[in-house]
Amino acid sequence: MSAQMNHLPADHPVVKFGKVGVLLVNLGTPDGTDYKSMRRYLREFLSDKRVIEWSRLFWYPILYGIVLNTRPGKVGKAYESIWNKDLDESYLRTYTRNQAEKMAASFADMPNVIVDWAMRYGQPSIQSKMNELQKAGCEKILLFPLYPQYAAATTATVNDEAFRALLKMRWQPALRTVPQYSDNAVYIDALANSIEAHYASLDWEPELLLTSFHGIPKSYFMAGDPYHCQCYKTARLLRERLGWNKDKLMVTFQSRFGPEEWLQPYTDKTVEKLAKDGVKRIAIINPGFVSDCLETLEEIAGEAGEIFHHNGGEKFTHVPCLNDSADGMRVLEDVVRRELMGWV
Ligand SMILES: C=CC1=C(C)c2cc3[nH]c(cc4nc(cc5[nH]c(cc1n2)c(C)c5CCC(=O)O)C(CCC(=O)O)=C4C)c(C)c3C=C
Ligand SMILES: [Fe+2]
Ligand SMILES: [Fe+2]
Repeated sequence: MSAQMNHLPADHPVVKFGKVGVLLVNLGTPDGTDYKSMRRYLREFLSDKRVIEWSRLFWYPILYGIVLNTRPGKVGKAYESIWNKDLDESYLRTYTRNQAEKMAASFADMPNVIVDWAMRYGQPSIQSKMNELQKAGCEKILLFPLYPQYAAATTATVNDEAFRALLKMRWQPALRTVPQYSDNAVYIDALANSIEAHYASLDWEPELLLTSFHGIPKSYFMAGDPYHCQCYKTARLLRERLGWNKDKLMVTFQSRFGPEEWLQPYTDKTVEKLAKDGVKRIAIINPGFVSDCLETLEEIAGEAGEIFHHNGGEKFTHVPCLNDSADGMRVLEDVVRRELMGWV
């Protein structure tokens, strides 16, 4: 319809409106495994005040003087061992994109809903996707930080970045953030199914399952971060859903970084001790990771397995993350459909 027929001024800007955006956001990923890409990624990540809370005066000399000179090479090699060579990208990127595409297909009957994905660090950035969604006519955006358990270092920094994008917009969309879903029944069920299916595929039975969550410094927990409690809640509900005794499932925390004390018990130390104590067969699952990534594929499936075997363990297996499996998608879609209520 022309502007004149609408009694609008002839120079009225063309605007798109009436859409609802859903933006899935995971942690991030380097563009490549080379030194420069790794350094760029780690610099952005480790400059985030939500991740490293130390005073910048203390941290930046360490970050720029030591960490960004030594870590890119070391971590680049680790990434190389788990790189998705077919697509020349990390699996975290592959899975996150697949999740967005599958979710978009599940909303095919709602043409007003646009589903997209972004990364907190690296590309595609949250800012670029928020701008795209707004330009595509999204007056409302549901922001989904892909972390079942809330931590300031993960969930809050995604939210911060999205609200920073709004700062620069004249016509701001309404922004809704997805809360933690550590006790969501569909999520617990999907984890339990994945364990049962994985165990059924083995010709041996694990004596013990470690549910290994990414750690945070203990000081963040003492300052009020609810992450620890939500990890334990997920693990308890999972154990109850499986109908297991307390001695069959144990919570541990992995991926320590820096000299501070982190949440305990540590995954690597626990695996070592179990093997030394004579436990022969274990499994590890990473319920806090929506998608497999460096921390699950290299650190757990790879390194933790080596530690176990090296110290006398015999059988070790890693239960994959839910990724873009049918059960994994059911979880993400259940959360999104609930959080979209009143908007669609
Ligand atoms: C799932 C929850 C996560 C929490 C909580 C978390 C806290 C946290 N992480 C670091 C430091 C690093 N994490 C790194 C990788 C990484 N972390 C998560 C998730 C959580 N982190 C994921 C999914 C990944 C993998 C990303 C990928 O590209 O595959 C890294 C980079 C690797 C390395 O250099 O070792 C660092 C560093 C801190 C300090 C922290 C809490 C304060
Ligand atoms: Fe991390
Ligand atoms: Fe707690």
